[in-house]
Formats: sequence, C-alpha cells, structure tokens
Amino acid sequence: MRCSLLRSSLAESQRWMQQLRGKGLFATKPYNEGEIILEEVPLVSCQFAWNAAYRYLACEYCMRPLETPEQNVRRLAGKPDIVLPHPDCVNSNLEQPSHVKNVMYCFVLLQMHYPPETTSIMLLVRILAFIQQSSDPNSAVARIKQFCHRTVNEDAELVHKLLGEQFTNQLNTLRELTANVINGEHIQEFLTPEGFCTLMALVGTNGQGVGTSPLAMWVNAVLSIAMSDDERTQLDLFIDKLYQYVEEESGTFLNTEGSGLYELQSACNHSCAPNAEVSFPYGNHRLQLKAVKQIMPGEEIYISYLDECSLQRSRHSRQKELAQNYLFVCWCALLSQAAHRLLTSAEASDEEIDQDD
Ligand SMILES: C[S@@+](CC[C@H](N)C(=O)[O-])C[C@H]1O[C@@H](n2cnc3c(N)ncnc32)[C@H](O)[C@@H]1O
Repeated sequence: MRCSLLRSSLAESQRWMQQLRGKGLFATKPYNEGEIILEEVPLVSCQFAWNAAYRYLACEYCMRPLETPEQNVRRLAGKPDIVLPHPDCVNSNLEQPSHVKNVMYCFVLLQMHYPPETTSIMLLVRILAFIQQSSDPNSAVARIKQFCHRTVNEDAELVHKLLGEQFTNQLNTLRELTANVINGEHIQEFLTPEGFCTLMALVGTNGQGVGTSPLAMWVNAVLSIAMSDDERTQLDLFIDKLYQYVEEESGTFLNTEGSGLYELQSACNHSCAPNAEVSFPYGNHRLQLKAVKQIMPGEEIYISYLDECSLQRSRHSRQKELAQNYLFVCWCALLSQAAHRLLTSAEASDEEIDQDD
C-alpha cells in the first residue's frame, strides 16, 4: 500500500511536469547507446557574423566550410607547410562546387546596444523569407508556429531575456528595419510589435547551435581507416601535435559556428542528465541526434540545452541560464525537490502507518 501511494503521487507529479514542459520527443523503439535516433536539415540556418571576422569561410546556405582540412589546419596552426596524410580524406571537402559564399546584407543593428547576436536576427529574417518564398505560405506559417514561441512564462513569472522592457526601443527599431528589408501579405502578423516579439522568442528558444570544422571531419575520416597498431599510434601522435599547434596559434575557437531551426530536434525538452546528444558529423548543417544511453520505447528523449561548460556549473547558474534563455525553471531541480517532498510525505505516512500499527 505504501508503494502504491508513492507511485500514484509520482505519476501525478510527472503528469504535472509534462504539462509544464509542453510537447516532447518520445522513443517508439529501443535505442542502444551510440545509436542514431534521427537526422534532419534545418528549415533555416545562419552562420555567426564573427566567422568571417576570423576568416572562417563557410557556405552561406549549409555552413559547409569552404576550405580543405589542410588549408584549415595551416591557417589555424599558422604553419603554411603542414601536409596532411591520407589525401582522400584531405580533399573530400572540395567536392561541392554548388556551395557558395554569399554576401550577407547587414543591419544598422551592429550600432545598437541590444544583446542578440546578428545571427538571431538573420535567422528571424530567413524565417520570414522561408514563408515568403514558399509555394504554400499558409502551411509555411503553420510549420513555423509549431515551434514553441511564447514570450513569457506566466507560471514562473519569466520574460525572455531578449524581450525585457529596457529593450522596447531597440525592438521597435529592429522591427521597422526588418519590415524595410522584407514585407508581404503572409508575414504581416510577424511584423506587428507582438508578432515580432513572438518570432524573437521563437528564435531564442529553438535556435540550435551548429558547428562545422574541416579539421574535425578529416580527423573522423582518418580514424575510421583500417591500419596497423603502429600506424595508428603514429597518427594519434600526429593529430595531438596538430591540435597543440592550433591551440597555441588560435586558441579554442576552431569551428565555423552558427544557428539553425530544426523541426524534430526542437521538440526535444531539456535535461541536465540527457539521454541523447546533437552533433554535425557531415561538416554542414545536417544534424544528427544520437542516444548517449539506452532508451526504451515510450521514454522521452532529452538533450541538454546547456553546453558542457555550463552543465558543470552550479544548479543556480544552470537554472538562471535556462530561465533567461528558455523561460523555464529547470525541472531537474524541481524534480529533486518534488521527489524530496514526496519522499518526506511518504516517510511521514510511513510513520503514521507505523504508529497506527
Ligand atoms: C525547444 S522547445 C522544446 C519543446 C517544447 N516542449 C514545446 O512544447 O514545443 C523549448 C521549450 O520547452 C520547454 N522545456 C524544455 N525543457 C523543459 C524542462 N526540462 N522543463 C520545463 N520546460 C521545458 C520550455 O518552455 C522551453 O522554452
């Protein structure tokens, strides 16, 4: 009886938490650790403006780097004579003649004191362009509206960090500038003050960071080649040396970075102990979601919205980042408090039962 009491309370608290979390992605079959759950390309993506400043050239459409691994490592390591072994892996990045570098149009935004990276604004403009250019704009709008897009969390009294009252003027200027760049019947609703905030919140809460690196692709490719133990040891030493040179010359900023909007992946809720992770193994914006633990049918698939560094930080810092960027109070913390309360009340009932006995 005591067990069933605890079980029903836990089931209730889980239902309550699912309500708070909204929709989620659930496994319909078992996945082993390391197994691919899904792959998808984004509806829209955009690279960070600073890539160009650091001479990271990537396709404006799919973020595939526009240099070979050898050119990449020569630049990052500041050593123009480095030659990478295994030419098949070295040259694989050059075979995309259709991937081009476009000139991005720029906003006066760069002069404004407003927190979002230009990428968030470009992503927002690309969403509008996606709707405008669609052969069926109404269904394009419906697809965009499937992404969660609330601007406030009334339960937890949170406002998205990009939408605070202190930014009213900046948001208005940005909205007017955007309407000058792109306008039309089907996107009117997103160019009103409320609609624009909704789109900003949508980009803020659903944008997935994308990272591509020719060097990392070369490393993955050569590591999958069959070779003797001796050759493998030599290769490992060579790779370690390359990364050491790169770190000395360029530090840790190694990837071409950007952000994308993914329909399936964005349905994944956050956990500080996730059972899946996102990667970009093709060196472009095509995303892969992989199980990092065994997942059983019916289980929810969670990723971490926090990078590795933030995940190591205190619960308070994690909660702050999730609240400001994603408008929720980390359920991991809530769960432990709720579980603690349930446990305490179960223990209390145990005592009562014991006394009754
Ligand atoms: C990318 S969406 C994930 C899908 C979302 N649940 C939906 O209904 O569309 C991110 C939003 O999901 C909610 N969310 C994600 N993980 C959560 C969690 N662990 N606890 C509570 N809410 C969460 C937050 O509202 C967050 O802004």
